[in-house]
Amino acid sequence: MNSPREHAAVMRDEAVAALAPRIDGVYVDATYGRGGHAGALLEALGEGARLWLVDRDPEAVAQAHERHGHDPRCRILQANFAELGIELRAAGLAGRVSGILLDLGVSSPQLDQPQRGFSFMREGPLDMRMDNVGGETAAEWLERVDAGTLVRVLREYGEERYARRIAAAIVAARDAAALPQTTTGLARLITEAVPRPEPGRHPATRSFQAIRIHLNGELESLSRLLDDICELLEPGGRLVVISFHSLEDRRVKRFMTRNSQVGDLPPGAGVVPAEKRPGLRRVGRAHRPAEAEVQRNPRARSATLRIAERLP
Ligand SMILES: C[S@@+](CC[C@H](N)C(=O)[O-])C[C@H]1O[C@@H](n2cnc3c(N)ncnc32)[C@H](O)[C@@H]1O
Repeated sequence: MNSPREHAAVMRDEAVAALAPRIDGVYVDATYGRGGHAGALLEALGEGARLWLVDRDPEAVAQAHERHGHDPRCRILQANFAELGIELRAAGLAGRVSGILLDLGVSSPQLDQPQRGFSFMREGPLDMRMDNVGGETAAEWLERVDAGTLVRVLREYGEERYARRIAAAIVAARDAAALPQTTTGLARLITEAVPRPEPGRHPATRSFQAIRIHLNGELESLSRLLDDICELLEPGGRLVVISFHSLEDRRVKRFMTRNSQVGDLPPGAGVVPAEKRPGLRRVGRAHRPAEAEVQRNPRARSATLRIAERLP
């Protein structure tokens, strides 16, 4: 078992190998977490390399400073990775990045610390913010969201079949001034609203995932970064993404597929114009963790790793 402060990096060696690190390259770990991937990547990089360590969670960033603040190769940044395009352009690195790693979702320390409010298994305030310095908490959002939006969020981001019932139970509790203020309280309310729970899954799993994804704008952030990827990577530069649910993975797969295909051309068209040429090449198929890793770290169970490479 990991202690609450540890995070076992999922598919660590595969992810580092997928980046095909160049000894003097410029790399970005856009989801530093507890630095499992970053540490392994730094071992593969030489003195002339650069590694940006990015996370939106202040605790993760504090740990990056503690561990790598003295390493002249590292630049540490607290930011949403959606802003990476702006940051890297400002640093003169657009088109010069050798590799970007995204290990999506929440970290074990975020899940394990009750006061972060991500886990329905641990009693804590209903927070769920990755960047917990500003922005709206889950409790604040539930106090004001309208029923229609709540149903949509639970359906879209949780693929929750009982979205309507769960939303009705939350709204009724709110109308009675009895909206739970804790993770376990909300989990109980949801459990009571679900008539037939899925076998092997806690009835609140999907709702908690949905609220977290919505509150943190997770899919929007991913889309914004993907929009900038072709501009940021150097020719041969790699994007490596580890995702943990189908909503993320579908987006990543679609992005990689779309950008690796030649745009529509009339039959018999000769040279492919620059704007119709593919920006990326998919490298291999989707990778899944080895059984031994899943045994060691059940969180790895749902991981999918995809790789794409920037074309000239
Ligand atoms: C699965 S953990 C990463 C674990 C890390 N690879 C390791 O080895 O320890 C995901 C991390 O990404 C961060 N994160 C998620 N979405 C983000 C975003 N849009 N911008 C920046 N960081 C984000 C979370 O705060 C969390 O710390």
